Amino acid sequence: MAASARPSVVPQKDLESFQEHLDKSTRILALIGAGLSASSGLPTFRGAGGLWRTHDATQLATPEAFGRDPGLVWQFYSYRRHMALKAKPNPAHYALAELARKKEDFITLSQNVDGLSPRAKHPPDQLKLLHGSLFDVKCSDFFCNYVESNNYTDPIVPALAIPTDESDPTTTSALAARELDISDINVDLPELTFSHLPRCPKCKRGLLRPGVVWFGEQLPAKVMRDIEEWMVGGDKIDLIMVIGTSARVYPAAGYVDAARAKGARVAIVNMDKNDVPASGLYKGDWFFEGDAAQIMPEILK
Ligand SMILES: CC(C)NC(=O)[C@H](Cc1c[nH]c2ccccc12)NC(=O)[C@H](CCCC/N=C(/NCCC(=O)O)S[C@H]1O[C@H](COP(=O)(O)OP(=O)(O)OC[C@H]2O[C@@H](n3cnc4c(N)ncnc43)[C@H](O)[C@@H]2O)[C@@H](O)[C@H]1O)NC(=O)OCc1ccccc1
Repeated sequence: MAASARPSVVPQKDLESFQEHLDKSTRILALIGAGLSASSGLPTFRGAGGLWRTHDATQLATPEAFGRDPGLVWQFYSYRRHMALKAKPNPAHYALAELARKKEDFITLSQNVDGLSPRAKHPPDQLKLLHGSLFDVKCSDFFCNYVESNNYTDPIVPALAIPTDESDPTTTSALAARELDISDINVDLPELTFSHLPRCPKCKRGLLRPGVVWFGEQLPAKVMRDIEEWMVGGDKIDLIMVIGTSARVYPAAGYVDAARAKGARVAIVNMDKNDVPASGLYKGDWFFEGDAAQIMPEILK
């Protein structure tokens, strides 16, 4: 059904007042979360109760978990790399990239590590990856500063290959064998030891780890500096869009209040009205309830 014929997913009145404000806005922020990539088929953090197999995803995303069981943590991240590589950016990713080309003083603060905004050709200097990327790796050894960007090797080492269902009689060849969903607890995961895991090519000592920001770790200093310069770079901020995020992780969630303190009006786009803290902080000027992949192209039209 042609876009124009598709029934509007947002109340007309809200759409008009929002677009009127957007048109006259110059300094704009967007804070995006996992909900933006949900329509691309990627599970959110809080989806499935926030669990990966039996593990709390936020617990796996810690240096402690990697210290305890690097094999399990690498299976978690290799699975997410695999899923993200299979996924495609959706219309919300493209709509934000388009707005960035139209409004030079618009920056997007992304909590997502899935690489979909970059793949939607979002202008890189207007996209701040707060929590790193699944496709960057770095040495986990404290004394080694090895970092490698854009490593799309999948699996990154053979031992992390997604197991397939050889026993499925319908499979004609190994190639066609159905991939097993290792986020499902009923699928056995091989025990991996140090020797199975990616080693740092520089110090040859440390294990490589995903180039993401784990809980308890500082956000990338350059990214924080760039954002700070942008925030103080103008006397006011006109608008912040809070898209597909539960806004519970800091310092990322703190940018909504910071923007509001600089006069920004707040537009929230979320599938679930009750999942964004209803505190005054987030009492949005606009709340567009639904799928970001449908709403963003419409409200940014
Ligand atoms: C849990 C929380 C309370 N804890 C924190 O915030 C902690 C601690 C903390 C710091 N300051 C605080 C202040 C108060 C309280 C706690 C703290 N913060 C940290 O540890 C940060 C680091 C935080 C970053 C952690 N890394 C991630 N990701 C990378 C890894 C990885 O991805 O594996 S966070 C990760 O979780 C968060 C998940 O949130 P969302 O993306 O919003 O996803 P969620 O599933 O929750 O929600 C999805 C939403 O979408 C909606 N939705 C679903 N489908 C759709 C749809 N189709 N359309 C629209 N919407 C949709 C849903 O309704 C829902 O609302 C994201 O930020 C994501 O990046 N580091 C640090 O503070 O360092 C300090 C420091 C200082 C000095 C020296 C050393 C250290």
